[in-house]
Parts: sequence; C-alpha cells; structure tokens
Amino acid sequence: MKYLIAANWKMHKTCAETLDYLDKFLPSVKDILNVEIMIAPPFTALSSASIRLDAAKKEGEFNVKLGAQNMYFEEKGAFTGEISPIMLNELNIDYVILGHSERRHIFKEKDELINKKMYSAIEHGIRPILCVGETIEEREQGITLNVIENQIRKGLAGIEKDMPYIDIAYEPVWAIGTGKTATPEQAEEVHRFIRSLINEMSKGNDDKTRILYGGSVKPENATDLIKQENINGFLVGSASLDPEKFYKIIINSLEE
Ligand SMILES: O=C[C@H](O)COP(=O)(O)O
Repeated sequence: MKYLIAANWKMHKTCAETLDYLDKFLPSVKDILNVEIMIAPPFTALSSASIRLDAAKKEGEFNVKLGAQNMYFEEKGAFTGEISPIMLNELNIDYVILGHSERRHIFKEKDELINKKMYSAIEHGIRPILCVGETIEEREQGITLNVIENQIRKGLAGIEKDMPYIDIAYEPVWAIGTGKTATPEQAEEVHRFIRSLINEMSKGNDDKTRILYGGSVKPENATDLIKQENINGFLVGSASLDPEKFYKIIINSLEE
C-alpha cells in the first residue's frame, strides 16, 4: 500500500499564493514516487493549481494529486454556495475531504449528509477521505471508540463494498490546530480499531484503504507517528501551509 501524505490548507491561500507555493514545492518532490502526495487548496485556487500540476506532469512522472476540501452531493441545482462533483471532475480533482471536524462542528454537518456526499464522490470517481474523530469531552468520558465506530458505520453505510476507493482520516478534535498531538500510542490504538472495523465491514476488502492521522502533525513528530503499524499517512493542516515544512514531513515519513 502506498502511503498518502495530504495537505489540507483550509481557508488559506489565494490563487497567487497557491502558485507561488507550487513553484517552491513541486521541484522538491519531483523524484518522490514511493508515497502519494495530495494538496487540497481552497476551491478558488483549484483551477490554477490543476493547470500548474498538468504542466508539471507533462515534464515527467509526478506523484502530486489535487483534492477538494468539501463537496455537495447533487450534480447541479439551486444550492447556493455549493460545489458539485461534476465541477470537481472538470478540474481533474482526485480526492475530496469529507466530514472534516470543522464541517461537523462549525457547519453542523451530520453523518447522514456526509454519507450522501461519500456516495456521490464514489459515483463520480473522486476518492473520498472520510474524517472521524472524538472531542476532548468524549475522550474523557471514555467513549472514543464508540464515537469513531458510529461515525464510520454511518459515514460508510451502503458503500462498504466500495472500501477500495475510500480512505479514512482519524483526527482527534482536541489535536486539531492546538499543537497537542495524540501520542503515537494513542493514535495507534484508534487506528488499530478502525482497521479491524473496516476489515469486518468490507469482508476483508480493505487493503487499499489508507488510515491517515491528522492533528498537529509536524516534521518533529511525523517519524514516530508513521512508525505505528496502522498509520498509513497524514492529513496535515497548519504545517502544510509552509512548503518547506510540508516537504520535511514527507521526507521524515519516508525514513521508516
Ligand atoms: O485536516 C487537517 C487537520 O484538521 C489537522 O490540522 P492541524 O495540522 O492544523 O492540526
């Protein structure tokens, strides 16, 4: 399984800043082919980034993919402010991040809506990354694994057979943007649980599904996290905004 190191820029970077980033970042990862790299800029920068990546790919083999940070499940219609899968298809978007904790908590997205988006992404050939994670209160109540199981069962309801086209990101809400990373052991405990759950749900058809860790990943903690047996990559927020830091996370993940 090729690991995936993904950058979620959230609401950061204009088109000009995106192109400037790619100018610095792409040459540094040109020869890295044994890990998949994905960048999810804001919607407004996807088109420019897509053109820039196409140009890079014409110059040789390249392992950088583009992702969207969200998507609506309908193809078109009166859904003010939303972006559809066919709009993403037009830009050759490979991945879409769904159910991110900021979508769940700030924008009140529920598992049922996330499940419809998962269906739609798969139907349109866009590989979804389903994000799950517990709050600090849930961890303190000792219900972390119940919360994760519930989010995964509801998010994947009806699409268990499509497991080979899905990745999952475990992002403890208390570790996102706080500087508090889960320890490698804390992360591994949940990743091991997710692996056995999706293995059971897909009847053993989960060997193409990467389980990413997200939450204050930085160059300093990437090596110890990736050493864990069931951590198959990262979803990186703040540290991915700096091309050099993101490059170091990739390099440090490759050492193991
Ligand atoms: O999608 C990324 C996660 O929310 C992690 O963000 P962070 O690396 O800034 O903690």
